[in-house]
Amino acid sequence: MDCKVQRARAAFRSGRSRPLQFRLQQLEALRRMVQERERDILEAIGADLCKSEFNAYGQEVISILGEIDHVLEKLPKWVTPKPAEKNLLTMLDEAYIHSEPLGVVLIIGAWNYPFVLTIQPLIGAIAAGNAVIIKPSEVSENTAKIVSKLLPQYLDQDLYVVINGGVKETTELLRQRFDHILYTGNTAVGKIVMEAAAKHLTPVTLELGGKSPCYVDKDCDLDIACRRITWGKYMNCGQTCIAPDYILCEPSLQSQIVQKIKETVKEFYGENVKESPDYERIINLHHFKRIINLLEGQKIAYGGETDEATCYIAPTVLTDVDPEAKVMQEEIFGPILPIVPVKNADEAIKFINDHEKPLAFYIFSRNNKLIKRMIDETSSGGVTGNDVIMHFTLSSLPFGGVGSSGIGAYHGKHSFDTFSHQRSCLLKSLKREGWILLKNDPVQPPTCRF
Ligand SMILES: NC(=O)c1ccc[n+]([C@@H]2O[C@H](COP(=O)([O-])OP(=O)(O)OC[C@H]3O[C@@H](n4cnc5c(N)ncnc54)[C@H](O)[C@@H]3O)[C@@H](O)[C@H]2O)c1
Ligand SMILES: CCCCCCCC=O
Repeated sequence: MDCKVQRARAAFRSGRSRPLQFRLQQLEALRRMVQERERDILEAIGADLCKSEFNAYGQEVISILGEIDHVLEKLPKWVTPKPAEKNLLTMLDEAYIHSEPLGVVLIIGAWNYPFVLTIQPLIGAIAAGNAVIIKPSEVSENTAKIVSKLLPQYLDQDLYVVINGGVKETTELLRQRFDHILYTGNTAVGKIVMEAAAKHLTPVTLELGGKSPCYVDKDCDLDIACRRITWGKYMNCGQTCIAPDYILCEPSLQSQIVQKIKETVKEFYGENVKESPDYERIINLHHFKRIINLLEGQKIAYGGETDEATCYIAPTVLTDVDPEAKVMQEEIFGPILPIVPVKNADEAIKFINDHEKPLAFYIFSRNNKLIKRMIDETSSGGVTGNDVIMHFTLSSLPFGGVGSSGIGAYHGKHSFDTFSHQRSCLLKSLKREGWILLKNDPVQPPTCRF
């Protein structure tokens, strides 16, 4: 492991990852890999998460191809040094900001979107000119295997190295010195990563989770709201970091929401959800049991069926949920949707602010002023108004958390910035040295030079 990191560092020091042409060529090769080996990639994701090819393509592959195209188009502009404003003392000089690569960066991926959460940061790290160690999640072992098989066939083998393994290997890896670490996963491990990074003063980007609230205003298009919430909540069987974790709404809306979600589930997955090729499974028995445990003592308004043998949990809605209930104490990361009644938007704002800052916040309302007020009076990693998840898909928006939902952000230019050092460069002119001589008098000693 030590020698793999050293190999990547030696390759970085050779300087070959820096030229723009090299970065573009590696990104083109990565795009070719995704296109030529699409079938293998979709198969691996499908095997890990019981996901249809259609869903794997739509949820993981499209965004990677879009991100690569976006970066290929914009990178020449991003790498161009940016002139900086000057003052009276530097009028004749050249001042600019140069984005330089950090060195060897470590990317630790998570299992729930195992391809996109590993490859999307890699795109940014390559674009910024770094060497990269990639550690996919061992939980999604098929995707980990295919990533470690394919990347060396398409990319520079010394600069971009995949290391597979579990806690033991990651712990060992974290003893090494990196120039940046981007970790995606749960908050507890995020703290371990940050502690290990601190020993080397390594900067971190932590893409963590949390309970993302969804406020449904009484003045909203309830049909659209419930359709979109159903899509975002039950996609990937609820195992999405920015899935709406719970709904806040006025008590009287609850029964309508349950009814409309029920109808939409039927529309999306058919009469028998368990038989639908579009409905995934919980990743393993550990998570299955953890989620089932959250249902204890709850009023199940819809769903609730489970099958331990296949880790199946039906799309489920809970009503009149007590904020103190177990299901409200941790991120659900499964297909259970609690509705917590609140009197109005102000109570919803207070509820959100009384809890840890979430990764995402969703507001459904016809009243844009209310949406903007709720954005102003709360905090979260990102927000989508009148939809869920969609802010993730825009390369122009930084994707990341705040407070306990994360540190830093990536996607598009934000990835490039995350994996770059903004170097201040001032190139002084050799002219006008006479200014010093003017000051060479008894009152102002010559050492006083600007
Ligand atoms: N913000 C985001 O972009 C994002 C995306 C996906 C998931 N998440 C969050 O991640 C969580 C689910 O992921 P997970 O944590 O179950 O994923 P996971 O189990 O795949 O762990 C993530 C990574 O951490 C490593 N790891 C695990 N234990 C470790 C340890 N003790 N020391 C060092 N490394 C260790 C794993 O090898 C893996 O590569 C949820 O909270 C979810 O919200 C966040
Ligand atoms: C188009 C859906 C992509 C969702 C990716 C979410 C990443 C976090 O779990």
